Amino acid sequence: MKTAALIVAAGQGLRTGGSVPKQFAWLAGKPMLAHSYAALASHPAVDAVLVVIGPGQEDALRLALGDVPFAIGGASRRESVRNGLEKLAGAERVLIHDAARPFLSHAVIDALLAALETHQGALPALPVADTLARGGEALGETVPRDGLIRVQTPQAFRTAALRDAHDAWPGDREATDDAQMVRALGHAIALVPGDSALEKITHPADFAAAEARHAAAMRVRTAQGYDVHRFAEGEELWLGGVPVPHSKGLSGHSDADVVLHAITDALLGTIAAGDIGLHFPPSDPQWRGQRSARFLEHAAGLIAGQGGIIDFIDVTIICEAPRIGPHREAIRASIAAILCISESQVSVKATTTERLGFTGRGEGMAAQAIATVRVPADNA
Ligand SMILES: Nc1ccn([C@@H]2O[C@H](COP(=O)(O)OP(=O)(O)OP(=O)(O)O)[C@@H](O)[C@H]2O)c(=O)n1
Ligand SMILES: C[C@](O)(CO)[C@H](O)COP(=O)(O)O
Repeated sequence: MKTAALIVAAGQGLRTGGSVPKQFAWLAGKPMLAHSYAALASHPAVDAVLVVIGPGQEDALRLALGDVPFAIGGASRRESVRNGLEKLAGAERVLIHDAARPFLSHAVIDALLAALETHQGALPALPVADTLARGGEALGETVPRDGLIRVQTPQAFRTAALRDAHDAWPGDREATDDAQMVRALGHAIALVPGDSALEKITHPADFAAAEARHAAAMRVRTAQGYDVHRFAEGEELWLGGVPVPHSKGLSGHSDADVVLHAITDALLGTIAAGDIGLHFPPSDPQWRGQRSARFLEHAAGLIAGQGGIIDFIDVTIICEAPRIGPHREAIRASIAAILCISESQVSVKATTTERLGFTGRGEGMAAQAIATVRVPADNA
């Protein structure tokens, strides 16, 4: 069943303040929006992710995520969801998520999609721990909290039910989320366990608190990867996802992109997930001629799925020829785009071996990579 995700990021972040709307402000190593985008885009059941931004936010989106599909939102969250839905085609299930809730795990997405087997809608909810009361200048009446919950996103729906709910909702009334609109049509909405990591960034202090909570909950992991491929006549040369003109290419089961293979192994190493051969066995014909970007996306997806963050990639390409300098920036940009990180988080270096050894004799190329990531302490 086709599943789409829609991230609403068209707000102005007025309550948070700041020089840019909060979804584009940096949090835990990257623009806030990039966290939930990575978690959704890497989930194996999510086929497409659409970001809804405000008018004039196109450049900010490109800086945060590169060229990704987007829609232009409206004056309220409800209108932004509606505009996004108009651009979604062919998905039977849809996840609606606030960009303002950056730390989304695959476990929450799994629970929501499972609940859609029996319900038209599902959402993550947390119990209320504080006493609730009406406020003002002085304490007002205390409100019974029994049976109250705190509603989070993503909220998952059968797309047809959500479209019906938006069509039926009166245009002169606001709804603070989508589930109440689907419920208003008479559908029961399933509740799955919420996650304290999903707290919404709303007020100025939430930024520092989220940064501190996140830092305290994360551990730095560093791992290295190394790969070698043989030169062969008649092959294309792919380095870092970029075709590089050369008299020979590298041979291998896939496209033999030695750079992406080394980075893939380094990333898998950071979560002790084995190596590239374990995930994509050379004996399996389905990987023949495969683009190596697919392998790297898979490794990055495993890290994002654990709630991890890629901080930095440093790769060294070892060969006598071709010269890497003219292609360095294209390779950096390509690696950054595949990993949904910024180019400033990718370093590409090259060296020869002074004509010594197999690289010196031009028989093949090697690459070594070091990846630095942060993973939640409970996974570390
Ligand atoms: N017209 C709007 C308003 C909100 N949102 C999105 O809805 C989510 C939840 O909204 P909120 O936290 O209220 O964000 P803002 O509207 O930006 O905040 P504020 O009310 O402080 O301006 C955010 O990801 C926000 O970008 C949206 O897409 N379109
Ligand atoms: C959708 C939501 O995040 C669920 O809790 C919340 O209602 C958004 O409210 P906001 O006023 O737009 O921040």
